[in-house]
Amino acid sequence: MTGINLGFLKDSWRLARGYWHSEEKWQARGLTAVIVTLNIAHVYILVLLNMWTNRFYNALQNFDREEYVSALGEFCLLAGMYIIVAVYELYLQQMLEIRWRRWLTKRYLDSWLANRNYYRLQLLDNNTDNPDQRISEDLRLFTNYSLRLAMGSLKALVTLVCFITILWEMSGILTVPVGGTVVTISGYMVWVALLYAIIGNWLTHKIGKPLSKLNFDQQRYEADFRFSLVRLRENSESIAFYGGESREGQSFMKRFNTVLANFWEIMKRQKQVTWFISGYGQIAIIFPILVTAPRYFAKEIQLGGLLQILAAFGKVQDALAFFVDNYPLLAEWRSVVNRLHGFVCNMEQVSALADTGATIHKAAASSLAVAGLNIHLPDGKHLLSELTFSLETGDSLLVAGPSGSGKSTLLRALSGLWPYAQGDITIPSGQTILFLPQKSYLPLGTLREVLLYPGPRQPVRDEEIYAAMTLCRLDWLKGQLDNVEDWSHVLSLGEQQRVAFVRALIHKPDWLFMDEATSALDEPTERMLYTLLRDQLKNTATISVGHRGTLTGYHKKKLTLDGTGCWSLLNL
Ligand SMILES: Nc1ncnc2c1ncn2[C@@H]1O[C@H](COP(=O)(O)OP(=O)(O)OP(=O)(O)O)[C@@H](O)[C@H]1O
Repeated sequence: MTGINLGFLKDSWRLARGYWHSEEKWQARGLTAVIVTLNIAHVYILVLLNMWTNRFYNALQNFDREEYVSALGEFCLLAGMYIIVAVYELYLQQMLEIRWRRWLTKRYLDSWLANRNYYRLQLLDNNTDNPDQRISEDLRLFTNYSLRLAMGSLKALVTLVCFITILWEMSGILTVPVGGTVVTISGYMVWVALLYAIIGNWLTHKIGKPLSKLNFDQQRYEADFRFSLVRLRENSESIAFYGGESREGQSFMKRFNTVLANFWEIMKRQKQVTWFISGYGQIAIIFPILVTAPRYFAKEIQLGGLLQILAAFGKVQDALAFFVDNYPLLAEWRSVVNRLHGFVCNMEQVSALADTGATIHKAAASSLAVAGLNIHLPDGKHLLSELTFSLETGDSLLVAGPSGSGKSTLLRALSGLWPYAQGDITIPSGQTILFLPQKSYLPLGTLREVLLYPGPRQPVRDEEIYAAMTLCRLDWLKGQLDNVEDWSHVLSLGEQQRVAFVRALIHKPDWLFMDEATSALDEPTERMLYTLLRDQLKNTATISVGHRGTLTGYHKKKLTLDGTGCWSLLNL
């Protein structure tokens, strides 16, 4: 965990600056300028109110009714201005925050989805835990904390400059006898305030430092706990069949105990910080009175002057204590920046992986050709060496081999998903590929959206969908095209596999990759579906992965892998 050093500030700046240089830069800059102006106006009104304090209390002390009434009028004016500025300062800051967050979220989502980075991210052995949390939670916190801290420190700085000037002018000169001589200190209240704040800030930093790492860990532990709960929901049926409740319960509690243990540490550390901050705040109330009172009793200043000095001391303290007061926020902000920076670096790393893997050429050819394809695992172990074959339109290839021999990984490499591969794959340009996995992905939404996933290139008529459903023996679902359900829980595994075949019939891809796409079906249904593919999709070339011997009968070629890199290709 790095501290707030130059490197860290660079990282934060890198995360933040994009929006102010984006296509929305003029809106962003304009809004920022207005907020900064309101910020300064806010401080200016506080300065006027501070001067008003002097005038008002002197009028009271001098029993000057006319001055008193006039000061009241001035107060109404200042208070009115203060309210308007305070309302719009917050409103516009929130407007900037939400716009900035929208821009960042869109950008992060785009780069997460680009080049299938979301998939490659999980292949990397790294610390990108829960990208979903980075995008939903951390971006929200980042925009909120950054604006609060930036505008807060600007306000603190302007306040400091204004009120130090007032304090300097009002402090007078302190004479201290040292030995035989007398030392005079101008603006002594300023020095007192500075000394007080520097000691306070330094001590708070020392006490609160571990909070940053603790907060960082807390977010991660919370997300891990949440993720384990989501997994139960997603796999509820399997877990229920296994009767795995007690095992799941233990796993939940283990994760939750980590959340608790870390939270205890945060509480303990926060307690120490609060001890200090509260004591520091209380002393700050009485301390300036003690230091200024001698001048009041010596009649060097009036009641109004005394109160003005106290108020100015308070403001200088507030400004200098900005760091102290916002230490927890600063610590959390630092954790958020570190997490987001880690995420961005990992995204860059996986984006670089997008250029690795086998080279896929789109060429004006009629066949899919694989030449010298080598596939290995992230740890370097070879799965497949120098694979070479080609498939013509309407061809069908069965990929067989023992479990773990790399059949699915071959399909990943052919689809450009697997970065640990070398060789050349030529795909006829302008042709489409559809992938049918063993467990179909069924998005949330209507059955129509499920059947057409990931979305047709052209509108599809209902009759066409009905015809495909009939062919795949899903007639009973015809009346439910517009029903919204969690279809992955409603449909059986075999039905989900038939849904995937409906998609294939509707999309009519040029190339169809199937990874044990009929494993949950009985053999007659499997035969029916392969016959359908042959009859309905005459121009589609298929590559199927499967273990069943019956599959051999539906293919023209068979590629067998042995998992050590060797392979053989047979014409059936
Ligand atoms: N993301 C990954 N990281 C590391 N190893 C992986 C990864 N994905 C797959 N493997 C390994 O690659 C090897 C081949 O896996 P693959 O899924 O291609 O086998 P398969 O032949 O399709 O197996 P099965 O018939 O059981 O489905 C396996 O040993 C597997 O553990």
